[in-house]
Amino acid sequence: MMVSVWRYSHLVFAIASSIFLLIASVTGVILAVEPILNKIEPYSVSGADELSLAETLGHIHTKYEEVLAVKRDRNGFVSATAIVDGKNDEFYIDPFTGEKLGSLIQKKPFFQFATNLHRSLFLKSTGRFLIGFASFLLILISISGIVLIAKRQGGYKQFFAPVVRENFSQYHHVVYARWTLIPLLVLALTGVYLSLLRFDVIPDPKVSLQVDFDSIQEEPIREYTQFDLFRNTPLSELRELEYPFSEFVEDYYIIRLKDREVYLNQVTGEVLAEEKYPGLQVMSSWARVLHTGEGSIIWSIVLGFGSLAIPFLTVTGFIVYFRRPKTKIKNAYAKHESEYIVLVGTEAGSTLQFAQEFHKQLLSAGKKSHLALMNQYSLFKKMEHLVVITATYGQGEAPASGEKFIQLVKKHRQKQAFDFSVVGFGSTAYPNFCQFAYETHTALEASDKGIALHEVFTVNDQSFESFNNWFMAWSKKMDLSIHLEKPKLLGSSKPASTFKVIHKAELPEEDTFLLSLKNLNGSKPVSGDLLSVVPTEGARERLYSIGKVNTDTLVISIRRHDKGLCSNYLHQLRQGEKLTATVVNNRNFHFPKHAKKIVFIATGTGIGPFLGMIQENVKRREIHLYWGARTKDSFDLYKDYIDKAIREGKLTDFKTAYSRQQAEKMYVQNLIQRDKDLFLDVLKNKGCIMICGSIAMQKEVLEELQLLSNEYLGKDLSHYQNRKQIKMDCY
Ligand SMILES: Cc1cc2nc3c(=O)[nH]c(=O)nc-3n(C[C@H](O)[C@H](O)[C@H](O)COP(=O)(O)O)c2cc1C
Repeated sequence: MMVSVWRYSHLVFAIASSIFLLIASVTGVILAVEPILNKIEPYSVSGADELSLAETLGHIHTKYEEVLAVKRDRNGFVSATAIVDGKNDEFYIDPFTGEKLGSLIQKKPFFQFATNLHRSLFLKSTGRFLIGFASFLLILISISGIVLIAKRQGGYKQFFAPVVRENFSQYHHVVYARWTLIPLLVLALTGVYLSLLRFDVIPDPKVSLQVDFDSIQEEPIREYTQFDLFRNTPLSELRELEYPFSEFVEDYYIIRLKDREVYLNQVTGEVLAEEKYPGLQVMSSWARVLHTGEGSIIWSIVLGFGSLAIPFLTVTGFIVYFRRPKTKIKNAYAKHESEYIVLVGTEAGSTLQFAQEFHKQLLSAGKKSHLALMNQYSLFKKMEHLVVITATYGQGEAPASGEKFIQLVKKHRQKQAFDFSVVGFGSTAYPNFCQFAYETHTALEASDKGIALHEVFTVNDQSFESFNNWFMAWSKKMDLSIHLEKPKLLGSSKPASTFKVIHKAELPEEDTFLLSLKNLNGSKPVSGDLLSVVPTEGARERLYSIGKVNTDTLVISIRRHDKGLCSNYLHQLRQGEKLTATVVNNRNFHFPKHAKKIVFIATGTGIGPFLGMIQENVKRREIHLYWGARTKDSFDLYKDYIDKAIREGKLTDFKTAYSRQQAEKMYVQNLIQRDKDLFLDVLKNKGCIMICGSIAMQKEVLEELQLLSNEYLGKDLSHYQNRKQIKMDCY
């Protein structure tokens, strides 16, 4: 079923029940405290559960003139109802001595208030119904939530695999939902059960024992302590024992044990009647215990956290939903009259923003453009140019609005020839980067009339800059002179910081340079974060990976391009000059906190963030740095940093692959097979491999790692990627 249906249901159920669930959860947290407070009262006597009923009753009788009943509650506290100084009293006792330990715990008014609100909102039957119905919706929310998490994680097997973090609300919503799923489902199921019980939809059958009074024996007379049942039943089995009303033989002991009810002749000790509790009664009793946590501190705490999760999940869930870009599409031209068809595959809506901006620019250039979802692929009579912009979901699968696309391409054969471009939106944090875009491309290529304008173009992490690069190349091919504007939702909301240039090292023959910057104010970046630089007003931003080499100095490594506006702008900065730029958090590419062995793989300026990370290695963990460049000279720029790190024991070794140094070309990916033992060790033992540099290198490196992983570890590489053992930041 389509993800959007599950997501829509999840949302509708949550909206419908949110108020009631919030009340039930807040009161639920309070009520989870009550059984804990009760349980820690000092009325439990160690070892008492092993006493027999005969021993217990014997001890009680030595203390009180007349005993009417003895009970053992779920906390294991034993109480007696007895006549004391001529008055009827009920109190906790020590089963070893019969001694009074204290008065019965009275429900505090605060808990009584919370109980009434929790059960019925003070609205009697109407309130009970509303709360019961909200519990039912909570079951549906939990089920749809399970499906959504499985879809997001790429299958039920990956249910508990690490969650890729996109933003606070999305990440914590998924993580907490997974941890509190069991208590939430138990609370919801038992809540519905107890409501149905209350409204008599589920019957609550009681045992009804029949005594044959004609056959009651008066002999042989035995002391109650000699009764078999009393001698053979431990106190732990008892719920309640009622003494005979009078001394007449027709009155008998009523004993409620954990699993059955028994009537016992008070003179002979013979069992007069006995019956196990019906299944439904046992179930109802379990439902109460599971719902209230009574008698168990641990389960009460679990339920408390379950209840606490409801407000948290409600708030984060609504934030996730309402922050989603809207996906309504309006068109000025119908599909059969448009020469440009722009199809979008989106799930959360951000890809649509890009597609809309693109479509808008086509319209303003006077082109007949029609924008639609991929699932709306059909015959487009006048289509000459098709642009498909699509995200990827799950484990390289289609987003909700593109699920039917490939089938539709096979079904609707266009009559006229058309060219097509596929732009994939994805994230390198996921195992199958832009996989669905590649499948889309293949499907279109296989259709008779489609001619690919270029290979799939990929955009990582919704980078406007990358998208614009594609757009410029595409518009040039189309001979269109148009410009894109950055979609509003993607605007950088972080405040800019000021940096002072403290050093510039340069390798003119390689066109690379290393800028050392001092952060004068604003955000505190860590190595792996990105520095967004906008060289002149209105120009496109450029992102550079940050290496933080000491507390207030960071470096960025830059390749200068002849016509590169930003690289030339940065290049002309002199020592002491100031630069305004924004730090972008790149959480998925930070130095791993726990891995014992780490491998860094970089090409060219991709070494930048690693220069900082090796400085962070104060615990001297094992770090191997693989670096690829054209010639040995390229290394001069970074030599001091690397030598120092090796001297200080912060870098274990540094291995290079120079492509133009020797006759035979050498690339970093070639070193992987050679050093396979190290790579296998890192993957097997929860180490981490970090890759930074060109996308082409990333692809080659991943292929090599995939081979190793299949051949020696019997696992797909995605297994390690899902566990965040492979981190990438390539461009
Ligand atoms: C649950 C989930 C799974 C994803 N799986 C992949 C994936 O397998 N490959 C990939 O390249 N990107 C993946 N992504 C990243 C999205 O494709 C990317 O964030 C995209 O820009 C989202 O576009 P949308 O907002 O239009 O849906 C995934 C994102 C999410 C939330």
